[in-house]
Amino acid sequence: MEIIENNGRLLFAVPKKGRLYENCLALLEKIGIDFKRKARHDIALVSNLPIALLFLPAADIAKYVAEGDVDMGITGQDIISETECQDLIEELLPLGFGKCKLQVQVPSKSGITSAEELVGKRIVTSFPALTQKYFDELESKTRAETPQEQQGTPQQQKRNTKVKYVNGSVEIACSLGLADGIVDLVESGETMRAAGLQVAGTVLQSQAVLFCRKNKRYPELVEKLKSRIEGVLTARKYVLCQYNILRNNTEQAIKITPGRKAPSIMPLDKPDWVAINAMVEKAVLAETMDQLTQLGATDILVLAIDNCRV
Ligand SMILES: Nc1ncnc2c1ncn2[C@@H]1O[C@H](COP(=O)(O)OP(=O)(O)OP(=O)(O)O)[C@@H](O)[C@H]1O
Ligand SMILES: O=P(O)(O)OC[C@H]1O[C@H](OP(=O)(O)OP(=O)(O)O)[C@H](O)[C@@H]1O
Repeated sequence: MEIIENNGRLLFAVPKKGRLYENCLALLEKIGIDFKRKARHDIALVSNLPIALLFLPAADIAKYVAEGDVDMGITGQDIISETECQDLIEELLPLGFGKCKLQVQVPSKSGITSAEELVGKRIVTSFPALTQKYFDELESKTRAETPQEQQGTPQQQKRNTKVKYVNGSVEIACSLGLADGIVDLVESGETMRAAGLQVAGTVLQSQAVLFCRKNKRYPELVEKLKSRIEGVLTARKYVLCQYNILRNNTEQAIKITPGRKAPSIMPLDKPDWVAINAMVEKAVLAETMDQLTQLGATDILVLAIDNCRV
């Protein structure tokens, strides 16, 4: 086996496949990380920074970082919670992709509408720790709400929801008769509906995050990567809006396009007019342009931001 010399390099783990993979590769390219990954190699040395990239299963990345084997990584918040390692890691940035919910699902024909009805029953999941915790809490809650005289003996009170782990294809567990409900990730809901399931409760919401171990080995490099990624995320969220407006309307125009810090205002070669440049959130761009037009702005241009540093 070839041993790769990683000494003095920050170890940065990203998912080797699956839902987060493409987005992670796009992000690495945008932040200017140069590497060549040889076919079937799960480690790649970065040529322009002292970093080694590790391509690992998304589900293992939180554990590697928490245990100090790897310096930083990208994975889902769901995996960090499932690994129960929040005390050992530092979440640096939510990344805006890999958004999904971990939800309790039951057969649509079961007549069950809430997770409480599954307490004491059989649940199949790839998230056993979170599922067990969720049902333990439900069990304590339902017990606390039951009048003392109806609670029965301590033995009767313990209903012990049975949580079973499977690695994938969780959604078929109910139709195979292995489970009364499942706990699985839902984004569009297509997988759930195709399996004849419906939502009965939400365990958590998740998205991909950049995170590092608490005792950082290379704090400056971690900060550099965080700042580069932050710039890329900001560039994706904003556009640059440029327009001309009568000088007398500047104050109102600034209210419409305040920018991130402040807009830049430049004189035009027409004394009554100024040009204004401001970053505008894509989500409110159409509304902002309507308001500028109403105020009498002209030559409103919208420019994409390829990258930036905030
Ligand atoms: N449908 C989805 N939409 C958005 N994000 C998701 C979705 N499914 C999973 N994720 C996120 O991606 C992470 C990795 O899930 P994924 O299913 O890609 O795992 P994998 O087992 O490594 O890949 P594969 O399914 O190819 O075996 C999840 O923990 C979650 O944070
Ligand atoms: O709500 P949806 O948009 O349908 O997405 C949800 C599905 O996506 C994930 O699985 P994935 O397709 O990644 O494959 P897996 O089951 O092999 O993990 C997850 O485990 C769900 O099954």
